[in-house]
Amino acid sequence: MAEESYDEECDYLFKAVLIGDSAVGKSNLLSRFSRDEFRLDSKPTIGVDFAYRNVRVGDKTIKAQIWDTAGQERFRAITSSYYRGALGALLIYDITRRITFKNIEKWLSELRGFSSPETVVVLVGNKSDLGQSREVEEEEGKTLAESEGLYFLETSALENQNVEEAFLSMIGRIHEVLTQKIVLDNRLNGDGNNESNGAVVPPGKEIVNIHEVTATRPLSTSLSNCCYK
Ligand SMILES: Nc1nc2c(ncn2[C@@H]2O[C@H](COP(=O)(O)OP(=O)(O)OP(=O)(O)O)[C@@H](O)[C@H]2O)c(=O)[nH]1
Repeated sequence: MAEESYDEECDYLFKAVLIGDSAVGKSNLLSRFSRDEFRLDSKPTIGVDFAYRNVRVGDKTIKAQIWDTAGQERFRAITSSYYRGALGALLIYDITRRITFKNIEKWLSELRGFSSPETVVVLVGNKSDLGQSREVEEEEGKTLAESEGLYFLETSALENQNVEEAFLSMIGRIHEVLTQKIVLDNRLNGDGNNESNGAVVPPGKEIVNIHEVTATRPLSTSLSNCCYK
């Protein structure tokens, strides 16, 4: 990778990872976010894949580099380098398969073992379009997220529900951690009505409203366009 390269297209490059059991929808969430594509017949990921999308937070441009790997142990090769440098993670289960929710604790413990304590983690219950086959209630996801200090959303990669919200909220939070700017976000863990989401904004801190967090397409595939600060 062109680790030293720099251009004026972006102010920051963020790495984030997707984790969770096989077939929970990691690859489709990523293709929905990066290219607005979905595949019903997608094959299990072998090794590691990644995609980019440029995101605006306030007046800054962030190149979000999202890594996707196999949920199946036998297709995973490089655990420690997969997590290295990750500032955020989407921890994904399938609301129609309870086992994938039970395994969240295992994924979280692996993530915490390899990443920094500041890593922003969003718990995602995917396939919300399959409500009739639901095995995990939304409330259970919320409760787990609260007890582990995570953000939480249910998504559908198929119907494109909450996919932008999940990725953009994670990226907005990463920006907040790095810059100490407060990102006001009433879409995660909140009732959506409270503009400030109860956030206590310390004096002197700059505020970026979540509505200023927007992403642009098309997907940038050129590694030489990466920038590091
Ligand atoms: N109904 C529905 N199906 C989905 C959704 N997201 C993914 N799928 C389907 O679930 C299956 C697995 O999706 P993938 O995106 O390949 O899952 P993965 O987590 O990347 O799987 P691994 O690469 O094996 O780790 C595919 O058949 C997808 O079409 C969703 O939101 N709703």
